[in-house]
Amino acid sequence: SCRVGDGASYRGTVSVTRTGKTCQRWDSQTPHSHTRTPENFPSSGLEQNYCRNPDGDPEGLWCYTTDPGSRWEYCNVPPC
Ligand SMILES: O=S(=O)(Nc1cnn(C2CCNCC2)c1)c1cc(Cl)ccc1F
Repeated sequence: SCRVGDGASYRGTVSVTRTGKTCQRWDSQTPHSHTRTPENFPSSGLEQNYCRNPDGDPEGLWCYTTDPGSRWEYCNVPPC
C-alpha cells in the first residue's frame, strides 16, 4: 500500500528499512531497548515489526532494526 504524508496513519506491512535491514518487533526489547511499545502507544498501530511513525517524525515511517549496530532507520513506502 502507500503512505499519506509522514505516514502516521499508515497501517501497511512493510517491515524492511531503507538500507534493507529487517525491522525489530515493536513488542520486543532486543537487540534495542526502547520506549515506543504498543503498551505506551496503543493507537499507533505498532503491530509486529511493521514500519510506523508513532512519534510523528517529519521524515516519515521508521522502525528499530534487528542489527545491533543500527538502532533505528527510516523505511521507504511510496506516497499515495
Ligand atoms: O531510544 S528510544 O526508546 N527510541 C528512539 C530514539 N530515537 N528515536 C527516533 C525514531 C525516529 N524518530 C526520531 C526519534 C526513537 C527513545 C528515546 C527518547 Cl530520549 C525518547 C523517546 C524514545 F522512544
